[in-house]
Amino acid sequence: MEATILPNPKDSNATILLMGLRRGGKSSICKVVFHNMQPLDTLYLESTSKPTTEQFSSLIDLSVMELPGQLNYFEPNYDSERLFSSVGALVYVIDSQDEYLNALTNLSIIIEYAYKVNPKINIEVLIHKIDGLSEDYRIDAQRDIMQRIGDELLDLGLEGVQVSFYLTSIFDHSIYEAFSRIVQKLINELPSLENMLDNLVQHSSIDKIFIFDVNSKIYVATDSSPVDIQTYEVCAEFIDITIDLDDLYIENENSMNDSETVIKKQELKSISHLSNGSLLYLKQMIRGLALVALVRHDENNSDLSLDSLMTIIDYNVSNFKKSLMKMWENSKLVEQPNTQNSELMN
Ligand SMILES: Nc1nc2c(ncn2[C@@H]2O[C@H](COP(=O)(O)OP(=O)(O)OP(=O)(O)O)[C@@H](O)[C@H]2O)c(=O)[nH]1
Repeated sequence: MEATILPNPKDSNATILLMGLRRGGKSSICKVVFHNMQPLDTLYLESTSKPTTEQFSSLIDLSVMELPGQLNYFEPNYDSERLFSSVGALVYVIDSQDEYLNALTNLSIIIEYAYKVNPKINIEVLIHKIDGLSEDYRIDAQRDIMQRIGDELLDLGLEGVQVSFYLTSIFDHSIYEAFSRIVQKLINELPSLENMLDNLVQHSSIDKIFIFDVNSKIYVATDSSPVDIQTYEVCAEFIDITIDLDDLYIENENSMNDSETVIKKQELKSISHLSNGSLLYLKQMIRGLALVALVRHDENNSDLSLDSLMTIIDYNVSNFKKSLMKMWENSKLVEQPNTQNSELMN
């Protein structure tokens, strides 16, 4: 019998385990969030048979490990103890369009085990595929699931365990919102980062600001004002538009200079004027991150001209970027004392 086939997560809290019964939607979530797959194309995904891992970077290197629903992790040949003891979050996907009682029993068994080997683990439950449910039914399903999990944990003597619930679907931005909040809990520097963003908002006429992982559109931090999903959508889409335009520019430049195929990699920056007078502002940060802000500017009611406002924002944002670099260097020193010289910033 094979001793262990589970991947070995790095010994840090930066791994997120994605679990749930078969056909719950785990692979679809990974494909849509990390590989830009169109949600409808997930209809044809085959059932996953082996654990798979997605890597992405924020202030720390994070990975999401999907464990197929068809495996039983409590068989003796899986080294589940090592696996659970070294992850930061357990994300359990429940198919809300299906009969979910079996999933709840499975989840309680997993929580009991995970909590025993790793009491610091964050337990996150996605009540998934809510696009097929009416507004009323969503609330009822959420209440029912929360109640039943609460009862099961009480029976197991685990009433103190914190479980967070999110209503999600791959057909809208709810899955990005949920992953953003899950990832943020794993970033130790989050309070300082939020403070810095609040400062930036206050001093730059900014309404809302996000630090995005450009590839997945997960936001690893935002200022402390509430997140409005429409603002999130506009800011996330602005990243794609900016990158598309940037690629177009590089392609044109290449076709003009066929002999010189060296591409000057400049820091990405983009500004767009919206019809309501606001502005979208994007600037590349470090490690695949970008800052996107919604800036309010009313030429008639402001003492500042647009040019002066842009100068202030540019100055404040570049100071923010310097602090972000310092923060990342410090966090690297704490996390990986032996490798600080071998890593390169991109
Ligand atoms: N309506 C709806 N369908 C979804 C959603 N997410 C996933 N699905 C569908 O659910 C089905 C199963 O999805 P998978 O991603 O293969 O499920 P899985 O959990 O990875 O399954 P295993 O690999 O067997 O463990 C697919 O047909 C998806 O299109 C969602 O948010 N809404």
